Amino acid sequence: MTTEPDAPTSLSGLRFTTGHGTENDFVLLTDPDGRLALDDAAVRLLCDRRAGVGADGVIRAVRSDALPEGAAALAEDPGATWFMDYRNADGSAAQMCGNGVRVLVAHLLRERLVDPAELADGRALAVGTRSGVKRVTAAEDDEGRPGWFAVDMGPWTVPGGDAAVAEGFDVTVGVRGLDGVPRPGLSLDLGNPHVVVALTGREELEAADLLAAPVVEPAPADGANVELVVPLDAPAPGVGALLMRVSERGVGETRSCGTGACAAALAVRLWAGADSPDVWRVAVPGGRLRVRALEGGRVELAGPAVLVADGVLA
Ligand SMILES: N[C@@H](CCC[C@H](N)C(=O)O)C(=O)O
Repeated sequence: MTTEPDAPTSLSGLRFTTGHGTENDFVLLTDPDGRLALDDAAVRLLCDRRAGVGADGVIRAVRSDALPEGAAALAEDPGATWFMDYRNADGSAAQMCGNGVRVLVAHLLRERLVDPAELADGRALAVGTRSGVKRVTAAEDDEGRPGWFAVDMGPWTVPGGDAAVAEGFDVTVGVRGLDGVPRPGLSLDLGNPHVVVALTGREELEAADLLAAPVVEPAPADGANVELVVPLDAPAPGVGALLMRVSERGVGETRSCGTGACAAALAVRLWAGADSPDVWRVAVPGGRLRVRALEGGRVELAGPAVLVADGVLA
């Protein structure tokens, strides 16, 4: 690595892996003992697509007992021995990443840091995150082929409460490239903050210019990931479908967002009313995810996880 004035030189020699979930891509670092000093500048450099490795975010795999934040995960489930320290491309820490947790599990399996038996025969691997312990199981894709992972993402909420559910929205969202009229948006909390906006069709979805982050009013205190959605005809009885583009907090437009896909499906399901399906296929620019509303106000996300390359920082 060349030494730029503000570049972290301490990362020289660092081993990394790259991977993606529906093309939401990550640099994965294995740091079992939590020794790595991963400051914001280091994350920004790793994620830089020209000066660094290039990714939407960094995932540091740390043993939960080596991280102060891991204590809560171990208290919730002593089996959550690994913790996902997730950082957005701008260096900010995020509570959760739905695509990332699948890719992290694929990485831990390949590195033999977890036993495949922990995901066999319907068993779930517990992973600590800043928004609680997530349980990951082996899953099939929509055509019944093995190779996906399903994640119990835990509870979700509508921060605006019953009033927002009844209205169908609680904020407005200005999206560049549309007609200049702010659209209604519904805030959902998936452990991290989301705002979902329904557009009129594919034309509007393609016209939206996400090079500029959508403007949410009133502005959420901690920012928000914004999903633009277009509901589609049902592909099968009891199954819903939608198209989604996303502007991620701390990144910009990405080709997929797992927590965003959950938020999008749950919002469309709320808008559609009581008889709407529990299972949703969410098509994103980078592929397809499956979202299932679970009993007790929980939600499951299923999708692929791909490991791409291993490298060493120069
Ligand atoms: N892409 C992720 C979400 C990553 C965090 C997000 N940008 C935030 O700041 O909340 C996903 O797949 O869920």
